[in-house]
Amino acid sequence: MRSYFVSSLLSLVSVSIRFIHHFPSISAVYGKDVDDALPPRDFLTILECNNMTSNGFEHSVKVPRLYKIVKNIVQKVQEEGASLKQLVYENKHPNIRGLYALALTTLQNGSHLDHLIRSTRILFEEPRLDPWLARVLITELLWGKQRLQSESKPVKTILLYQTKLQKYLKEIVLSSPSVFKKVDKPRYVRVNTLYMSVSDVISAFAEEGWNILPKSANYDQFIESISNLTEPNFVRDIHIPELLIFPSGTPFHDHEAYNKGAIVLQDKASCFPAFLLGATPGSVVMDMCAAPGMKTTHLAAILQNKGKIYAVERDLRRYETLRKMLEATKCSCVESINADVITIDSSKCPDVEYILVDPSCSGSGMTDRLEVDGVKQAKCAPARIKSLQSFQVLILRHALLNFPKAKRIVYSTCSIYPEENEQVVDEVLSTVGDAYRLVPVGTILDGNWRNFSSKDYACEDKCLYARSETDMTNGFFVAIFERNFEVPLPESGRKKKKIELHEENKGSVSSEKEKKKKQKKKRRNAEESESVPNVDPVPKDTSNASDAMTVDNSTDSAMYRKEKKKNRKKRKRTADTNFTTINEDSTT
Ligand SMILES: C[S@@+](CC[C@H](N)C(=O)[O-])C[C@H]1O[C@@H](n2cnc3c(N)ncnc32)[C@H](O)[C@@H]1O
Repeated sequence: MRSYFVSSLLSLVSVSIRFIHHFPSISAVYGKDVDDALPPRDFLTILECNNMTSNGFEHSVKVPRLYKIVKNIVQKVQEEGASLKQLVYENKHPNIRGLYALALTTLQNGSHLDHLIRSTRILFEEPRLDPWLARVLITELLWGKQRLQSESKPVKTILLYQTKLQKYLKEIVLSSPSVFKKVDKPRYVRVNTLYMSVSDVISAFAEEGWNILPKSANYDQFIESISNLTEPNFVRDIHIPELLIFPSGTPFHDHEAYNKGAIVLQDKASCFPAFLLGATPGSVVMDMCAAPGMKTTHLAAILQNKGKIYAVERDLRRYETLRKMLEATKCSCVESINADVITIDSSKCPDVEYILVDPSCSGSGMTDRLEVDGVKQAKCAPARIKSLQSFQVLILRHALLNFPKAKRIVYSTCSIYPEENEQVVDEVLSTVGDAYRLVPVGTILDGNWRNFSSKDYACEDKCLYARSETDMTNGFFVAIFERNFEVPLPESGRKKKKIELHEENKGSVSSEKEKKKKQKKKRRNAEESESVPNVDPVPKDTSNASDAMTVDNSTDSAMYRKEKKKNRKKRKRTADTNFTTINEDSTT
């Protein structure tokens, strides 16, 4: 009995450690909003008691550079409230991913580190040990690579405490296992069919010892099978043919297929927009909010590089990430454009048939962002949601009204807030009359789906929600608009609409009844909605249209600029959480 208990305990700890080990990579693209994290008070108290400074002392054998850099970053984030992503970027270290992952994990485990440092008394007993470096090294030892290789004094000191640290870590896991509990999503792997066929990739995995399970008969069976997935089994997704599903946390970051761009680590929900857009090889597509490029690259694969994709991204840094991703995944049919899509003169690309609108959103559906260090993140402020909603309405309406040959438009967010989803769809639908209709996503998925938009809205249950609890994905929303060419496109009337949004940010659903319903719903949602950090705030104004596109001073862009100016102060305070890493488990 006792040995059973001990072995269960050890496996619990090892599972937790394994899970945490993968945590940073899962969230690397749109990493958690740790920039606002408060300095751990207990830790600072320890520092004060010891009269310690973080300048450390000269060691004969140097501490590995990566650890030193991470130490400086973590210290700056905690002491000065600096932006983690900015510091990581500025460093220009060749292993930017490793740097980010270690810094993020150190910050995320702040309270556990406090506990470990207190329990082991390491800083009291080793007063010359730099406390910030200690945190980084302990993190690497317990949650990172789980080993430290260096003959430097600080590393050797931490290793002396390894057994104690592991003992106290077990205590943490036992006393609050919930801290380590998260939605146990499986590992989604999208095959880049520009590189290799799905069957070739499946065969390659089989050669590595993986075993593909038989196809499930229906969605319930499928969810059952992916919930219980264990090595060496994997499955092919029931909806997205190029998506493979592996046990949660399966490491792929060092896998050859991943490094050469043959597979992309992309959450299933984030694969829906490109899949549901329904573009075929030869189509002309516009991806209006493209970086880091998860959906653009998926679209290029669906098109098999035949046809054309305009991939528009306003933020220069994110645009550069997009470019790298396009290159790494061999997307040759994409013309990337660094511009504000609202300013794009649609007459320069009149043949666009399919449009993807995946705008900045609160990110409230991102399971990896729901908790940092076991603490629910602060609620996305209502003003922030309002501002996002205005922008989402603006950009979606721009897509619907300005591209005369567009036959299908997909709107998606990684948000679970109706304000960014049903309310946006309703608002835009109400201004396009019968020129567009919503395609019921349930029918496309052949009844094999559970979560849809709320019938309380004009869009009823025609749009898709992905929910982490039931679909084992990130939270996500997708609406499909289909053009009715028998009805002419209405005049955009953008000015009028935007003034409405600007003043009240209300939907323009005409009947009083619907308005009341919406308001009631809004109130309820404000009370109930999950707390989340702000994500994807204001991209920098780096409009720089490519040769193929020109900038026009439309009313929309004027309104947009006004809106931007109005919110500039607020936005300045918002940490830039748009960290992007190529090919990471994204989102959006
Ligand atoms: C949610 S992310 C898109 C994620 C992307 N679709 C993917 O799957 O990798 C939204 C992106 O839209 C960009 N963006 C926001 N406003 C824009 C605008 N007016 N024009 C072009 N891009 C914009 C943001 O900088 C951000 O990179």
